[in-house]
Amino acid sequence: MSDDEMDLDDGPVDTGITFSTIEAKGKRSAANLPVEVGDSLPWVEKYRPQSLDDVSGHEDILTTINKFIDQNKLPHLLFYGPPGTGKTSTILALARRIYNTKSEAALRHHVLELNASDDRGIDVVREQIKTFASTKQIFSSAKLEPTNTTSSIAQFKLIILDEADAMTSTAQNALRRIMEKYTSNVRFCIIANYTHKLNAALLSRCTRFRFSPLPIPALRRRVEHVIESEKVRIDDTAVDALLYLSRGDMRRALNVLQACFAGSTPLDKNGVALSGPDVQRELITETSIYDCVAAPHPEDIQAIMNTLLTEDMTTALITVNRIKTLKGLALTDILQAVAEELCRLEVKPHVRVQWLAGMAEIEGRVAAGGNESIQTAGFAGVVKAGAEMIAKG
Ligand SMILES: Nc1ncnc2c1ncn2[C@@H]1O[C@H](COP(=O)(O)OP(=O)(O)OP(=O)(O)O)[C@@H](O)[C@H]1O
Repeated sequence: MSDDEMDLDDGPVDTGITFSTIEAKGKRSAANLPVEVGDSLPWVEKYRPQSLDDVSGHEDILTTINKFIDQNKLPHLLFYGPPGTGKTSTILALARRIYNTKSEAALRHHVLELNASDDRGIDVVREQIKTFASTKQIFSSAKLEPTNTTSSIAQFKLIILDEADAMTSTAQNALRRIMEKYTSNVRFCIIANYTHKLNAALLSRCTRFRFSPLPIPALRRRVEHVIESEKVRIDDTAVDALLYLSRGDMRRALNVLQACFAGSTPLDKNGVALSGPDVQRELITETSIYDCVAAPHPEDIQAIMNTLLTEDMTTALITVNRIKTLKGLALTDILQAVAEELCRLEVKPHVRVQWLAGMAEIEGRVAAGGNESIQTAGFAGVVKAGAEMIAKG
């Protein structure tokens, strides 16, 4: 029997997917928590979007999803894209809209969330899905009251398979069979970072949505909302640096902001952070943001660029190594920042190619464990070679 033919009653198959219900993840929602609990939550959870309107960016995806609901259609969904872009938040907000409830307890009757990265077998998952999918939707006051705004797709149950790209191919094969078996009363939402790790048969059963890294304005909207709600003292250049360094990842933006906020809060004599409206916090500056993410400061990158483009190789190498040691920078961080700066320069295409191809090669060697100081010299050589091409015209 092929994997594809495997039935739900088959014996255990090792897969690497596991079960965690929305109950466990219910901690995510700050909305239903008492204030003091909500206050101790990480901001990424406290400010997790509760409705589709709270989701920043991804306008096209949200329009399509809203249309599905308006037309009472819900295909199996696949949300994929880099971390921290709102895949999980969007499906949870979608579930609240479909089932017309904000209560985690009510949602628990309709939504099962499975996380593939915890290590339990497909046999466990199969059992959980089987039990969950085979119980009928019953509308009661304890669960859902169908209202004018509750669409008929609320009759379907929703199973969210998070981090599905961590599933073995055996598990994925078993899963497509499960999806078919329960299509009459269950819709699946598969969430993954990379689609190339998902098998084609699984992909073809879902409508795919790619969650791209969030653009700066989308990040800004949410980050400014948090700054205002938490009364964070931060200057404008620091906000710009935060958004730039987050590289489209909202989770990263909020985590860095919260870390800087904690760093800006004075401590009492026992080393405990002071709290309350009267606490005078330090202003968060651009420097605090760069320090928090351990990214090279723009002035250091400028100094490295200047020396590489204008001074001789020996001087340039000494300067680069001095800045690296003084600021504790890794070559990979410097490579990324310098590559971005070099791309901003107006140079002939063959110079740009020389720089980018050379630096990509060095980045690969560093990732493969190449010697840091030899690769630093190689990096200096690549940039200087480009500078010489410019000088020759
Ligand atoms: N588009 C967004 N709008 C508003 N908040 C967002 C958005 N994307 C992410 N966030 C914030 O970042 C946190 C993490 O988001 P979420 O778990 O939805 O990301 P994800 O794309 O599923 O990431 P992963 O692939 O790592 O699971 C959320 O709790 C929320 O606070």
